[in-house]
Amino acid sequence: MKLGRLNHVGVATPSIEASIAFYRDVMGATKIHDPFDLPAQGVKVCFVDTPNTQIELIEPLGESSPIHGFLAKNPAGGQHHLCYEVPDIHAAKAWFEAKGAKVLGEPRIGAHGTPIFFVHPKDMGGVLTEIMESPKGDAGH
Ligand SMILES: CC[C@@H](C(=O)O)C(=O)SCCNC(=O)CCNC(=O)[C@H](O)C(C)(C)COP(=O)(O)OP(=O)(O)OC[C@H]1O[C@@H](n2cnc3c(N)ncnc32)[C@H](O)[C@@H]1OP(=O)(O)O
Ligand SMILES: [Co+2]
Repeated sequence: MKLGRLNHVGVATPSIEASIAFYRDVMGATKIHDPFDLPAQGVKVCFVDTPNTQIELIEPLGESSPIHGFLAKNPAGGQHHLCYEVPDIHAAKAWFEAKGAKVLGEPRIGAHGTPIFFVHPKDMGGVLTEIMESPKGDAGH
C-alpha cells in the first residue's frame, strides 16, 4: 500500500458552535461548511477547509458516541485522529491486518460518502488513524 493524501485532521470538541467561532475568528477560516448529524457514527460533524486539507470538527451525538471517552479525558477537546485516502478500502484493510494492526470494525460509510475504517492508536504510534477510500475518479495521492 502507498500512503495517500491527508484528507482531514479530526478534532473532537464539546461544542461545534464554539469551535466554529474559534476557527473563523482566531484562525481566519473563510470556508466553514454547515454542520450535520451523522447518527451512524455517533457524531455531529463540521468541515473547515484549509488550502491543502480539512479540519473535521466532531461533537458527540448520543450516549454511545465513540468520542465520549476521549472528551472525558480531554474535556476541552483536542486532536482526535488523522485521515488518509486510499484507492481501495478492502485492499487497505487487508494490508493493515497483515501488518498486525488492529482494524476497528468493518468498513462503513463516512462523512464524505465513501467507505472508511479506523486503526487502533496503540498500533499506529499513538495516533488514531482513519483510512478513507478516495472519492471516485480521485487517485488519492
Ligand atoms: C465524522 C465521521 C467519520 C469520518 O468520516 O471522518 C469520523 O471521523 S468519526 C470519528 C469518531 N469515531 C471513532 O473514533 C471510531 C473509532 N474509535 C474507536 O473505536 C474508539 O474511540 C477507540 C479508538 C477504540 C478508543 O476507545 P475508547 O473507549 O474511547 O478509549 P479507551 O479508553 O478504551 O482507549 C484505549 C487507549 O487508546 C487511547 N486513545 C483513545 N482514543 C485515542 C485517540 N483519539 N488518539 C490517541 N489515543 C487514543 C486511550 O488514551 C487509551 O490509552 P491508555 O490509557 O494508554 O490505555
Ligand atoms: Co474523520
